[in-house]
Amino acid sequence: MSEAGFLELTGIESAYGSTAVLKSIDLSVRHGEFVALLGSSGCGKTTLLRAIAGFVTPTAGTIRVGGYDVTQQPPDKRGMALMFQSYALWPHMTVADNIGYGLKLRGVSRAERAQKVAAMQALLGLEGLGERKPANLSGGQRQRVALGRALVIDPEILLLDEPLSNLDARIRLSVRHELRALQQRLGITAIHVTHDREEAMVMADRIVILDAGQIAQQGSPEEVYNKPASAFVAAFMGAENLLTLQGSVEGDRLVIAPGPANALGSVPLASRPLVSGAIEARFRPEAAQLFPVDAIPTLGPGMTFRGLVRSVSYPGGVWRHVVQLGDREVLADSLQAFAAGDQVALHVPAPSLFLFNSDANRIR
Ligand SMILES: Nc1ncnc2c1ncn2[C@@H]1O[C@H](COP(=O)(O)OP(=O)(O)OP(=O)(O)O)[C@@H](O)[C@H]1O
Repeated sequence: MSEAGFLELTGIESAYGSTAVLKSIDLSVRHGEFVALLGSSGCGKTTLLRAIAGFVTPTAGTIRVGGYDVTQQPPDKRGMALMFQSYALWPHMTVADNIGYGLKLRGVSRAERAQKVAAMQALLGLEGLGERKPANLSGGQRQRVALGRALVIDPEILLLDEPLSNLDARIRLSVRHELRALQQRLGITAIHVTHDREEAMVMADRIVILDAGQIAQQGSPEEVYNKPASAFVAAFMGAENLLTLQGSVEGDRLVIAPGPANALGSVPLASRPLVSGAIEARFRPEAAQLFPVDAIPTLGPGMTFRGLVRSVSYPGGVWRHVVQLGDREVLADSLQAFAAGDQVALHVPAPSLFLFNSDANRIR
């Protein structure tokens, strides 16, 4: 099997009635890769997962597994297991019977079933719980039973539809790591649908960000976090502070015109595909650095703004400030607490300042 393209989606389109939900999705997933499909509610994540699983038939495009076209194959002929948001365990069946259910449907003998179920219980730390009913398990244990039921049929691809969203916050953190470790140990290919950015970041080899049925960007967690390809991705990945600036490209720099909260400045263009005109600048609260206006140290490349602290709160670890810059308000975190009414300088280092042409003069 070649490394690239174990699961290949080409030109996948899907619609409910006349409403297009997926628009020409191309995606190539390596064998053993963990891919997170990330996006806001209604962007088409679940529809894409269900198309891969075979529960939704695409209106166009092909799905290949190991080079074999499965687009017209029923779900049970695709070598995939799907794990849902609600684990939907059979309440009247024991843990062992729940795990072995898929094997029974496939006509696997009782002896082989018992052996595979025992192996799965051992793998998932469910030894000794085989005779319990789901009602007598913790949320995390139930989730592992559902995972065991999905994995026991030896799928080549594991499809996960928000499987952790019903767990309480603390269990969810440990189950994320358990699930990721298990996926790596088994070398199984996984596609995980989530709207939780941190969950995608800590679990996936690659994040695919969907926006209105299209892939907005795909890359490693570091790439999509540090090099967002569009204002949408930057905002979705947490750079929600927004300023509108006027920029002109001069050589290898973007010169930024004086504005209500900034003097004339410039930042290296680096490889940003910008043209002169209105610029949308985005940054994360934690990227901002705050200083008293009368004590600004020497700063590296970036933009420095002048503003007024409107309010201060303590979410933990850092102080969070609402700072007014011209007619905009932004959030800025600092280890030092400033007070409402303080005049501050707010510096955003160049690598953390995400710049895009505004819609009116966007070049693509
Ligand atoms: N059976 C259906 N009939 C009509 N429209 C549907 C159907 N299922 C989903 N949709 C619509 O298709 C779009 C994509 O839905 P989908 O469930 O794939 O989104 P999602 O990204 O998984 O959202 P969420 O995170 O809320 O689950 C939404 O606008 C949704 O309203």
